[in-house]
Amino acid sequence: MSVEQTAALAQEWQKVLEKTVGIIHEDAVKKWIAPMIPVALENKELILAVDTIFTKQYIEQRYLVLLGDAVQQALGAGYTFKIIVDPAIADAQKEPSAQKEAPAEKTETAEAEEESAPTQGSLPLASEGTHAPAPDDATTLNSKYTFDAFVMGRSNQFPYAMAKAVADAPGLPAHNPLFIYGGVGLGKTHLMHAVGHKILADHPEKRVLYIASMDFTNEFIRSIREKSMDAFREKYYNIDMLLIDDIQFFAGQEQTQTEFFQTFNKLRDSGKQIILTSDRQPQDVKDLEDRLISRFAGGAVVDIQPPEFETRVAILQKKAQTEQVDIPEDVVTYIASRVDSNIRELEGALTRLIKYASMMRMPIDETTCVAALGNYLHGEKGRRITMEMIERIVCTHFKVTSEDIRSTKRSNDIAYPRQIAMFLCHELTEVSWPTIGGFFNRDHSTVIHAHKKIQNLTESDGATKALIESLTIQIKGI
Ligand SMILES: Nc1ncnc2c1ncn2[C@@H]1O[C@H](COP(=O)(O)OP(=O)(O)OP(=O)(O)O)[C@@H](O)[C@H]1O
Repeated sequence: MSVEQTAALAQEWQKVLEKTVGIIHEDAVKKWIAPMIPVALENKELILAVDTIFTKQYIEQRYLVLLGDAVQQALGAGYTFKIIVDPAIADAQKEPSAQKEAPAEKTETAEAEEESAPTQGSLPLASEGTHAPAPDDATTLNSKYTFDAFVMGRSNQFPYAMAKAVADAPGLPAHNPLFIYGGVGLGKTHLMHAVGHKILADHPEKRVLYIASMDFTNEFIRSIREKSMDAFREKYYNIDMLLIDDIQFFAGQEQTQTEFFQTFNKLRDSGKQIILTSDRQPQDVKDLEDRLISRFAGGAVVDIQPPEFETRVAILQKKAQTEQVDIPEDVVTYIASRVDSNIRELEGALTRLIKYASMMRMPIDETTCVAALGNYLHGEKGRRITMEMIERIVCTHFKVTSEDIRSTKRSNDIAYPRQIAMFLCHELTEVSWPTIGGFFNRDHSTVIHAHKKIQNLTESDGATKALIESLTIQIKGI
């Protein structure tokens, strides 16, 4: 790729990153999204490289829809992205400062750790936020994740009650550890932070530490490398409550598991509360030592289910209240009935609607909702816009027939609707130029020409721009 192409690609990627604001939490963007390296933009597909399969899976599991949304907002309808694993590219393009952090010389232990878990060997180093907390230091907790902000419903009633019980009486053997498991984006992290906040509110002198399991692993590896295991152990053995997130990522990390086993025993034996989260129950976590499984299952194990409709509505209302925005009931219902399995995405949909309405100066109603969330919701539901749908809406608008549009007629009253339909097919579907051409009985160069013409018109002619917007809303709302 030429220098100019690389710069252009970087610019496109920057646009996408800017669009993530308000859609994906900024910490997650910093840690997971921004470090990806854009390597190509081909056929409306942005290719992003990461260094490990683990990173790819993590991002795809959590941010597939939200990042897809940002890509479309930044680059246009129909754009998608794909993550590839290419350590060479990812390493070569890392910032010099990041490279300095990489181990100059690995100890045998660290090497063994990395070999035993190749997918996690080169994780980003533990973030600065994971330092040992001072007694009054709550910086490792997200200030928004409190019990007050948590909406309780049938799906999360039991984990909520258990979390409250732990917050009221930490360290009781019956709920130590508290193990919360469930699908992506259902509030596991939120609940564990809520316990931490409550403990700190009641006992400001307590040391509460939240850490993601992969950060624990990285910190452990770094301590071996820097021969600072004593400091590492002193930090973990002297806390009052350990909140450790996503422990499924300990899978296969033999030495980390051994170290964590010791930490776990030390804390639990001295009555210090431990809360763990995972995407599955202890016995289903792959490549986890039996002794850890039995320790993890030795307290209270609770699962958190996807929220039912009423809870989704209540979460949206609460979020709207926090943002101080009035959202009509039918709009809340519209979103809640379409995003049903992931609260992170539910919140993302609402944020996007609010941003869109404010940017376009439109009221927050169902029409705006369809325009703002059309693709997003279709993506969630797997519904696809087809060329037939587009043709039907365009024909209805111009009062022409499908036969007219596909015919050889070249008069403007037919050619213009045809060009509009071709433009929309390219913008709103994944279909290639030749296939669009075939649908309208034209070759691909005619479609490219039509697309360019309408594109230019949307920039110079307000009526065409308005028409495209209105047809897009109708098509997405089908
Ligand atoms: N019951 C709830 N009430 C209000 N907000 C919630 C609730 N459940 C989840 N959320 C919000 O949804 C988002 C995702 O929640 P969280 O990060 O806790 O999920 P998770 O289960 O830990 O996901 P992951 O598996 O990806 O780590 C957060 O912004 C959180 O505040």
